[in-house]
Amino acid sequence: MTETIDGEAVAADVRETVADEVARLSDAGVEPGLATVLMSDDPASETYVSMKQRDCEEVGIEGIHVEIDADAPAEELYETIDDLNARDDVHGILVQMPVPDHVDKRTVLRRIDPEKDVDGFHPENVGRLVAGDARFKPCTPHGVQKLLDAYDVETEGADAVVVGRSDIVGKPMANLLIQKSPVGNATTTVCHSRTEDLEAKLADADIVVAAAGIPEFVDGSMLKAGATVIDVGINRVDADTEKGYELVGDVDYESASEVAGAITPVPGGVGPMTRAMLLYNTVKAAGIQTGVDVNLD
Ligand SMILES: Nc1nc(=O)c2c([nH]1)NC[C@@H]1CN(c3ccc(C(=O)N[C@@H](CCC(=O)O)C(=O)O)cc3)C=[N+]21
Repeated sequence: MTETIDGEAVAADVRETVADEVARLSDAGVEPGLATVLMSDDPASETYVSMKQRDCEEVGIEGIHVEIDADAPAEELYETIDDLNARDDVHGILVQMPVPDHVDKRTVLRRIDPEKDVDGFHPENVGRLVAGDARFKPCTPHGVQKLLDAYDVETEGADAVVVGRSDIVGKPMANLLIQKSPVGNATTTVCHSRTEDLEAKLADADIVVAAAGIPEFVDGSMLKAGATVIDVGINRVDADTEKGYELVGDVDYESASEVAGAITPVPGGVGPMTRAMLLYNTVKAAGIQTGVDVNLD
């Protein structure tokens, strides 16, 4: 029988842990704050940012939201980051991606104080992760690790295939899976658009992390029986629904769930975990910046 990996439930557990640590910080006179910066008219981006703000409220993190016109000069975003870097009540800063084309993404990522970089995208934090000394693990791969751990999926010695090589998911995911640490020690293959024989790689995979950004790219016929399938894709495809779209993963859930041992749904899988790990990183950031001990691994 295929087990459904319940991201909502595991995310709720993470939020509970985070709320406990928020209380500990509060006892020490610290109220953790997360700033979200949105420079986009994209409705999906607006939805995600408002979800993040709601999450903050639930666990007692102060949410600070800044909106910048999508056609404002790039300098406006850079200066907003400088202001947030300087604020004592802001411990985490998230600039919602993607930013408009006239904004230099690399400048944005470098401009955020690395101690406030709760996405873990600043080169200093990327370097630390690769060196095995992570400060902030990027939220999505970290959330995937938590899911694997919560469902007792053995990664040590397992053959893992990560489909996708993005800076925000594929690369850090592969890095975490190969590390000599819990939920690591997997033999990890990273596949991408130039991979010659994806089918052959997937056929041997005990763990598949699908993060290609292509709707229903992986289907059941490609999977090894009993594989653990983690679907990172959140694709909005036009559909005859109330909202005019439906959410589809990078995995064809119907066929995959007939073959997989365990699988994450979309929605309700990796997405809620990404948001929960953002709260986790924010509390961790507040601890680092104030010297107050927080009890997070
Ligand atoms: N600086 C930055 N950091 C990010 O972490 C970041 C970003 N930019 N840009 C966009 C992506 C996307 N992302 C999502 C997180 C959670 C859900 C999520 O919770 N999804 C729900 C459903 C949401 C819905 O109903 O639309 C689910 O899968 O169950 C979705 C998308 C974070 N991102």
